[in-house]
Amino acid sequence: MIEARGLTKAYGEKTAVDNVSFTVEAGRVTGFLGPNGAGKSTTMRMIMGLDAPTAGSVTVNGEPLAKHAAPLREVGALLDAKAVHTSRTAYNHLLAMAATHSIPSSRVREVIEMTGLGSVAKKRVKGFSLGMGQRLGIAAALLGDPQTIILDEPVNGLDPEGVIWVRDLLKNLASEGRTVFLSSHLMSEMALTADHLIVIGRGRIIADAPIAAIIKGNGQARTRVRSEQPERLMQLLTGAGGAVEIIEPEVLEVSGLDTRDIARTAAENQIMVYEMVPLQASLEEAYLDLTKDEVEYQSHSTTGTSVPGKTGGN
Ligand SMILES: Nc1ncnc2c1ncn2[C@@H]1O[C@H](COP(=O)(O)OP(=O)(O)OP(=O)(O)O)[C@@H](O)[C@H]1O
Repeated sequence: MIEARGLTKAYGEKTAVDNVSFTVEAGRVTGFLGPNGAGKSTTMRMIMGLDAPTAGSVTVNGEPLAKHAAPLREVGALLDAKAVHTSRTAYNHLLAMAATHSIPSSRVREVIEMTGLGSVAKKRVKGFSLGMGQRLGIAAALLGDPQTIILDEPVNGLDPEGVIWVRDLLKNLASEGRTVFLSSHLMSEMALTADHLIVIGRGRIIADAPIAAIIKGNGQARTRVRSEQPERLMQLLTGAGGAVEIIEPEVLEVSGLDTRDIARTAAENQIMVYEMVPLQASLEEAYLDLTKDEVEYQSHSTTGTSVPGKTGGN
């Protein structure tokens, strides 16, 4: 379990992490989301004892990480896969790390097999691709068989098979009762991997809830409606307070009205509807909704519609 209480980090004038408190529970995958510059990496570095808090504290299983006798056995972290520039082979790199914690070489071979690095274990890390470097970083994180795993952008650079492997690995680690905390900007992947989310914006926590609750509470639910009279139905539903878009011939997407309202409006006006499908907002939509005021580095769309599903008069 990771517990942050009043955790704060200032760099001169800039408060990168501003009085945040949260708990990352064991037994589930917790995702850590936020726009660029929100304070994710700074928070993770403070958890790992790589940066000292300006105020507040963060503990791992009840103690600051530095107080644990064998930190590698307590927490495994992948914070910056690119940080490994070594002329050692992958095997020797892991072996050197293992030696600092009296971890046997059999465990080194085990994590090499687990991470699919068997065929390149005797190659120099310097020549590794981004994906191989990422796998090596994950192997290093798992070396001490830690109770807590912290990964910053673990699927960055991995091919689709690698992405699925990381997803399954993290879910398995959580199901064994471990604490898994990961950041990623890939919303679709986060939606498939995490059980719980902590969202940070401009150094402050803006959401801390199960992923389903975050999707339900943010982003707009819509209904896809098929009808033979789409224009007429659009007019009526707009009049009833809905936001309506015709997305293909005979297909409308409606937000702001529930399926009962839509059915009633159609029936009262004798318009045949032959399909109604409630569509849940995606995590990406929910996330964009949640963080729309928190983005430090705002980009501007040149097409006029930047957020999928946000058109139609919301
Ligand atoms: N060593 C440092 N010195 C000064 N400012 C820093 C330092 N490290 C981070 N910052 C600033 O603190 C803020 C938070 O940065 P951080 O890297 O934690 O964000 P992040 O959420 O991890 O962003 P990203 O998604 O882009 O990786 C940013 O404004 C960043 O510029």
